[in-house]
Amino acid sequence: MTPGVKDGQCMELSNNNVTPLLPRTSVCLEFKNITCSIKTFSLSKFQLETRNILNGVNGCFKPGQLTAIMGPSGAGKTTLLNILAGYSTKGAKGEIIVNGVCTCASQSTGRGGARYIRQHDDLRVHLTVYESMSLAAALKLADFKPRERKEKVLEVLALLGLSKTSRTLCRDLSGGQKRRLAVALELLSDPSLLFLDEPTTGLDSSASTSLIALLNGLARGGRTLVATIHQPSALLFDKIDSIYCLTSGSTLYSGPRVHLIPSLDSAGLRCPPYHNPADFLMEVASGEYDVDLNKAAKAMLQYKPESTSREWEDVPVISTFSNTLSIDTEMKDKQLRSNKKYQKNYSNRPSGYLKQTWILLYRNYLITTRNYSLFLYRVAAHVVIALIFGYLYSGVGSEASSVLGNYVYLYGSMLLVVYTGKMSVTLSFPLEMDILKGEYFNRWYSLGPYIFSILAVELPFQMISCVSYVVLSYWLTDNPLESTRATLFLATIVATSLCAQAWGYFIGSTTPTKIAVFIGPVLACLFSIFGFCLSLRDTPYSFRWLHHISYFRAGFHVAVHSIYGFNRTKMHCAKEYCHYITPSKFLVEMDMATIDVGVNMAIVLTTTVLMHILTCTTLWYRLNKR
Ligand SMILES: Nc1ncnc2c1ncn2[C@@H]1O[C@H](COP(=O)(O)OP(=O)(O)OP(=O)(O)O)[C@@H](O)[C@H]1O
Repeated sequence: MTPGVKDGQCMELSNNNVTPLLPRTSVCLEFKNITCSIKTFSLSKFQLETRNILNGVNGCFKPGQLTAIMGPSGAGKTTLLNILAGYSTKGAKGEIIVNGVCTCASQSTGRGGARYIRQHDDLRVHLTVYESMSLAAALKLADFKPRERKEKVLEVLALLGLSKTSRTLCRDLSGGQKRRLAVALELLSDPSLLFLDEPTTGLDSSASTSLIALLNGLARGGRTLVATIHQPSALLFDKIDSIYCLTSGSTLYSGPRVHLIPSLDSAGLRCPPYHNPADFLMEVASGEYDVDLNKAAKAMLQYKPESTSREWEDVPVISTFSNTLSIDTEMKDKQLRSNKKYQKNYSNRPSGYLKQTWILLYRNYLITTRNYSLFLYRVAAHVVIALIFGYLYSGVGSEASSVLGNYVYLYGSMLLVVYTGKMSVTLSFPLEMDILKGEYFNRWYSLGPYIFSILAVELPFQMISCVSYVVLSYWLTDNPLESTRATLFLATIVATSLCAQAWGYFIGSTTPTKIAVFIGPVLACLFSIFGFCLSLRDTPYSFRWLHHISYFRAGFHVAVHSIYGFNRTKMHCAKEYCHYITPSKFLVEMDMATIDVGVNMAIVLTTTVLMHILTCTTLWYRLNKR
């Protein structure tokens, strides 16, 4: 019985009963009856509809081969690739057998140590090629000594023809170089199974051909390479060993490239002379010929080649640049693999939590120093607003006739730090999510060290911004300079801002940018009305819970209390009558006289911790249950 299959049903396999893949350099991936259906809501019919994307496809990808998944747009290529890699398995059913070990298609784990290179280049654009490689190597190859890691990085860069660009920032690389770097980053851990989603999209024909030639050379080293490819040129098509062609979620052709034309022939589909076979296949799959594609697929399945030799191995070597590149890559790769140091890779393991944290912190430090203008703009924005507020509300903090003006300054300050804290991460985190998904799936690091390294950079940024705003505006508005009041006010502003930032992370990690853009401000606005213009006694009972849990209200009340509470003596009155000459009177009228500073600070801090825990949990779920 196939392991993992019980009574004909594929069962979930836990990590414990999955046999380790042996040998590591050879992975045979077989899939049976893969289906994928997605439920979508139809507005016109006002009901849930099930849409079948894959209709029970079968196939086998062998080691030593580069297989291209082809088919017209919308045929289901990316969906199949995602399911096979275990990258995204929503709605998937069927069996995936890796070296004889069966797993359910719905299981979202990297199959057979598979690495997945997505269509968009998930590179850290502010790092150089060498930095990206050496940091990835430090994360992935814990067993290597620094000198060995450096050698490995240089060797892989040379293998992929990137040595000359090692000092170039990733953002300055050409499209082809970016794709090659994405492959190089994953090659560091020498995966036996590599999936690539449309690696040639956006590249010109020469760059596409040299990339595919390179992948072909890597496959020859014993790896199983699977890539979705849209419409390959004849030269590029020549570099592919196997073709897997989909049409409307069903298999049209699966087999060696060299058998494609005779197979099509056997189904009555004759490729015109001098016509690119890839173009012909795409024309057939797109339904441009008046044939029943189901019948054609069945006829092609029954095609038996005259020779049973593995013809893909006998492709004649024509002296073209891409062929030379393919052979060159294959030779270099063989040399690399026969190298003793390289073989140590087979025992490679990712670095430990502490080391991961340290490396990720260093990576963030590098990125921040390259992108320091962002930090400067952020601090500058706070300083400019402090100057404007300081000018508009000049001297209101010490004057009894301007208590309401100062009240508005305090509210405005709170609003500013809440918005800047929240929106800066709400909008940037969805972009970060994309890279995180790729790196996490390819097992570069664990979630804990990643979150810690992000917060360790982002928290001080927001704190510095808040402090620069408070110090300047507080002084300009002439609020009391007693150390207890000033410190409590500063601490409250910083804590509330960090709480808003925690909310920002939660919203950014759970919602797409388009929704996050308005959810963030709407929530900030909702929480801000409680306690400022709406006192608890005026709040309807059904909304009072919002008053109590509002971190904005809690922070704001402590901020006001720090200025007017703690038995502040009578204030100076420049007019004949000042209603709020006694600060405690103001607190009574604002319904803030009896607030507990400790409890309110605890609300702010607890909300911060809770939101970070929620963010981590949501992220973990999103990254592991794809
Ligand atoms: N989450 C989803 N919800 C609804 N429909 C989906 C979803 N994912 C994919 N589809 C649909 O499934 C079909 C196959 O999508 P897929 O991205 O796999 O196609 P493809 O062959 O890779 O296309 P292309 O070459 O244009 O990238 C498409 O019609 C797409 O609209």
